[in-house]
Amino acid sequence: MLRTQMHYHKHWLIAGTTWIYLQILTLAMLAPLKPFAQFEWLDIVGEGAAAAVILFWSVLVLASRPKGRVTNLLVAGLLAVFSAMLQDFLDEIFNMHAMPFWQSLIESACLPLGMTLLTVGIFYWRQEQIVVNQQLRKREKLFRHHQWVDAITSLASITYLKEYLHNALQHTHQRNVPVTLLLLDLNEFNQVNKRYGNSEGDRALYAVSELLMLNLRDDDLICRYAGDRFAILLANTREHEAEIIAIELVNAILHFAHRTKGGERVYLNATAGIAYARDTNLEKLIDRAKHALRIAKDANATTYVAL
Ligand SMILES: Nc1nc2c(ncn2[C@@H]2O[C@H](COP(=O)(O)OP(=O)(O)OP(=O)(O)O)[C@@H](O)[C@H]2O)c(=O)[nH]1
Repeated sequence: MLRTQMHYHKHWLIAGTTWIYLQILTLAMLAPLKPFAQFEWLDIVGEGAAAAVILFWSVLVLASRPKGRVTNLLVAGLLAVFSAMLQDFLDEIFNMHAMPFWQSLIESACLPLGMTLLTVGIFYWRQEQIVVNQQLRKREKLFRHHQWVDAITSLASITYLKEYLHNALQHTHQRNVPVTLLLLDLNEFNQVNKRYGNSEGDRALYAVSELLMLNLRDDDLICRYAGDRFAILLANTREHEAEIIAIELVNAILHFAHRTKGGERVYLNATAGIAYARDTNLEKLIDRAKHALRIAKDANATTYVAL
């Protein structure tokens, strides 16, 4: 489990190990060992354990986080705190009086430096978490019913959409809350499969689903309808607003380039069909959205709103 993100952090592993090695080596070369009788065992165990725990935290951070500013700040901070602790620990074993000035500087400067780096890192971590939480909220409803998650895109499947839509339509009817269904279909997606293979096609579908998710509001629900077709349930939205959202989504796909494993850029485009829920009939609503999509495709238009 500790290996999960480790391969992204080889530079940190090399730098950290070298730094620790240099500190111990310098001490071993310059400072004499204390006589065994002067060893304070309680301090040695306490300070050694504290240093080991901090080092373990650094490994945990590296194992669970991707590359980036927050990870760098947290690991640099933890390593600085670890260095101060290590010096404290080595202090118990080696006679430090003979040590050069910079060695004692490590001991006194590393702790405040490490604390500062950790504080800045945790600050940015919090900001990052706010964004992540926003994304998770969009998927939360879905994860509660994980049997309805589509394996390729991690979006809801059509079964979930129907279940959800059924409830949403009852609310529409009872409380007059407008609901609009948007079907968005990628154009000539078969060309992607043909040119780059099916697994690259799968990756492109996943990338598009992430892109759509990012461009939707918290209360909207996106599902993989089938193949290269996505269904989006726009909460509290009437036709006109839905059409603006549809154009934005199509434009987002148009300006997006999926990068293949081979490094090539794949450009995609899409068409949208929109249907506003007039009553509680689920199948009729889906059929009208499909019909609108067909009309838009045939007319080479970006979107079409069902009458
Ligand atoms: N890689 C991948 N491809 C899929 C998946 N599901 C469907 N497809 C492909 O999506 C393509 C959909 O074909 P069509 O419905 O003709 O759509 P299209 O090629 O986008 O053409 P138009 O919609 O008419 O522009 C087919 O080539 C399917 O093989 C999938 O899960 N993974």
